[in-house]
Amino acid sequence: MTKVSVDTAQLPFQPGPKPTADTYGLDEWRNLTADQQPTWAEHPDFSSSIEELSTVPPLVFAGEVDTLKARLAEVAQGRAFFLQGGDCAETFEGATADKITARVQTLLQMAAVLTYGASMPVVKMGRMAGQFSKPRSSNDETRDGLTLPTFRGEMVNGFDFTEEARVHDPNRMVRGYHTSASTLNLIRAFTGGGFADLRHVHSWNMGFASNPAHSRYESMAREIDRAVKFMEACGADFDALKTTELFTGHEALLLDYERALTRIDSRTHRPYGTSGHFLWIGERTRGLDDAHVDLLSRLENPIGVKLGPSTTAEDALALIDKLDPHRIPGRLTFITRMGAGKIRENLPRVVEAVEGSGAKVVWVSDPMHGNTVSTPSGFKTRNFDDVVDEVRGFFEVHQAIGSHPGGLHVEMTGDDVAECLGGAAAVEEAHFADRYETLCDPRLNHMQSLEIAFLVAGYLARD
Ligand SMILES: O=C[C@H](O)[C@H](O)COP(=O)(O)O
Ligand SMILES: C=C(OP(=O)(O)O)C(=O)O
Ligand SMILES: [Mn+2]
Repeated sequence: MTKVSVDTAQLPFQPGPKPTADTYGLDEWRNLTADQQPTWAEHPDFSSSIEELSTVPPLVFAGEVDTLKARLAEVAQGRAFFLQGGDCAETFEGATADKITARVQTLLQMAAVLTYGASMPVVKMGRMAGQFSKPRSSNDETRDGLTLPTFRGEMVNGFDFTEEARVHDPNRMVRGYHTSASTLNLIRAFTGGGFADLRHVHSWNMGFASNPAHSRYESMAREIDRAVKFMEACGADFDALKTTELFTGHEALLLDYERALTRIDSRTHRPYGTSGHFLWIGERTRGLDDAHVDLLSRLENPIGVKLGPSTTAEDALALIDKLDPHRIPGRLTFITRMGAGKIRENLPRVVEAVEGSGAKVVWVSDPMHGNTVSTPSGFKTRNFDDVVDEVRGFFEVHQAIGSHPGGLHVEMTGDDVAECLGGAAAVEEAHFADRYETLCDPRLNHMQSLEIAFLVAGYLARD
């Protein structure tokens, strides 16, 4: 994240002795149910790993988090749009300059399309620099009669199907921290160093010219180019377009990691999670009286909660009471992932209740997680048409109620993988053999990501 412009004179500086973790109850979660946690407390390196993480520099800074809070307040009030995207599960090996560049480029391209379509600012966020742990449906995986612990993300264990790789190893948290730091370093360099210049948006798309969605992108890119030239001719200051803000967020699943990276800010004396700007609670760990909700309720960061198809209006209202008791616009983001077949039926009652309560939450559509299917040969995939249908349903529901369809959350990559079926380039199962790379859920590839950005830009233009 670049261009931090927080006026420190305006911050509620607290004189006097610095509060401690106890002041804020930052360890209360330890007395509560914590689902989906690694079994590594007895590992010989557990204490030293936690100690190290408790003293390393923060990955993100409290002032940046405050900037994000201000941006999400705008989204909550219908004046901006929120784009979140990245891998389902980041990998250590995948944290290369090329792959990070491709993902950031794709996100920025998507954001440019959405900004043009929505005629409003787009708050950009990578599911990056921290998305290394996964909740799973099952604790074990069996192959050819051998049963081993399931893969839970590289911050917990390895993907290889061996006993050794599948051990829950706390040293992996430390490696995850350092991998996040180098990823963030590159993101900061890109977004602050002219790479994000809107005037280059066109050339970023080279190499995909044969894709049907490409021609559609090219024509809008030309329109953006024309708009930029028009503004330039009018004397607009284009230095402002050379840099951009790109925030980071991930599922705050590993409570050991999140707690170790919580810091009390020296300016405000308030606790901030410093592993990422935005932290969310997954569908499987959002129990109201459970550990994840407790720890995140105590942090200053804006918080997300995934809402699956079984979410009731009462669930949503109770989450608001816990996570946004002061009803701060943008403090809470509800990321709905109900599935294309259920969203039109199940979302309205949740949105109506929340809007009626006076809370100003950010509504985001995750059209991925309610639409996962497995092929007969065992690949997890998603049909592009289902993904599009859920986004369309999300817009229909919000448009009918008069609430702001505030954002899109996608599992995507900048690479030309074949993991989700369909789209303009017609990805088929036959392509999986060579181009299926994800270690967890299937991602939209570069072209499918752009395609969805165009579709959403179209919905926003009509909104
Ligand atoms: O990313 C989300 C979850 O980790 C994933 O969907 C769980 O998948 P599973 O059902 O294969 O465990
Ligand atoms: C685990 C995830 O999602 P959900 O909690 O919605 O299932 C995810 O975002 O990868
Ligand atoms: Mn996922």
